[in-house]
Amino acid sequence: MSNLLVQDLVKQYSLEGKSFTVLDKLSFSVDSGDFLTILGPSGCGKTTLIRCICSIEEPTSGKILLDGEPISGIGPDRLMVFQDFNQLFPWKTVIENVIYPLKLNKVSGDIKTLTQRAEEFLDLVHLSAFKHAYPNQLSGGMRQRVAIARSLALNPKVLVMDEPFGALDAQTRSILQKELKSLWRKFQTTIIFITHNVQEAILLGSKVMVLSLSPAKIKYYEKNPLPEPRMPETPEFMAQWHTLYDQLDTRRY
Ligand SMILES: Nc1ncnc2c1ncn2[C@@H]1O[C@H](COP(=O)(O)OP(=O)(O)OP(=O)(O)O)[C@@H](O)[C@H]1O
Repeated sequence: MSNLLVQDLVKQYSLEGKSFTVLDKLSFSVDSGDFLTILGPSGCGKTTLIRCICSIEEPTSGKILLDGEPISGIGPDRLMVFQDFNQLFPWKTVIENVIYPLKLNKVSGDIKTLTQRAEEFLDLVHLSAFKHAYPNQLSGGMRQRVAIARSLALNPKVLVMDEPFGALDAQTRSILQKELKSLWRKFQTTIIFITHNVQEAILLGSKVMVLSLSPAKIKYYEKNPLPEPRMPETPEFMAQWHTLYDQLDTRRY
C-alpha cells in the first residue's frame, strides 16, 4: 500500500525579489514500510523536499498525501531527525527528552507508562545506562541515538532523516547504520533518509532515489536490487555504487 504520495510537487523560493524553482513537479510514492534513501548534489533541494513532507515548508503547488489524506501541518505522524547533534533539549535528561514529546503529543498513559515506554526505546538504542545524563554528557553518536529513540517512541507513520549520520566518524556511522536498520526491521516504520554517501544509500535503502541538480527532478527511483546482507566489497555492490554515482550530477563541483 502506498503510504506517502507526492504529486506534482513544486517549491519555489524568492531571493532578492526573484523567484526560482527548487523542486520541479516531483511525483513519487513511498510504500508503507519502505526505507527510501535520497541522494542528490548539494543544494539540489533534498532538505526542501523533506521539509515539505514534514509541513515545515508549504509547497508552492502540488499535493502530498499520507494514507490517502492530504497532510496538514506539523504533526507526530511525520517526524524529522536532523544531522545536528544539538536537537535535544539541553536542560532535560536523556529520559526526559524522550518522555516530554510523548506528553506533548498526548500519548495515552500515566507518567509510569510513559516512563516505561521511554525506557524501552532507550534500551533499544543501548542507552539505558545514560538515561539520567544530560545531552552535553553524551557523544554525538549517543545524542543521535536519543533523537532516534525519541522519534520512534512516538510511532510516526513516516520518519524523515536529514543526513543523521553525516557528522559522525566512520566507525560510529557504521554502527548506527546497523542499529537503525535493525530498528526499521523491528518496527517497519516508513523511513525517508537523505544522505550524500552513495554507500550508505545502498546499505540502508530498500528503495533509492537520485535527484538532479536544482531545479530538482527525479533522475532515478528504483528498488534496491541487492539482497541482504549487503557487502560493499562485492562486485554487485560496486556495480550498484557506479550506477548511482553516474546518476549524481556533480558538474558544479
Ligand atoms: N528559505 C529559503 N529561502 C530561499 N532559498 C532557500 C531557502 N531554503 C533553501 N533555499 C535554497 O533552495 C535550494 C535547495 O536547498 P536545500 O537545502 O533543499 O538543498 P539540499 O539538496 O538539501 O542541499 P545540501 O545537500 O547541501 O544540504 C538552495 O539553492 C537553497 O539556497
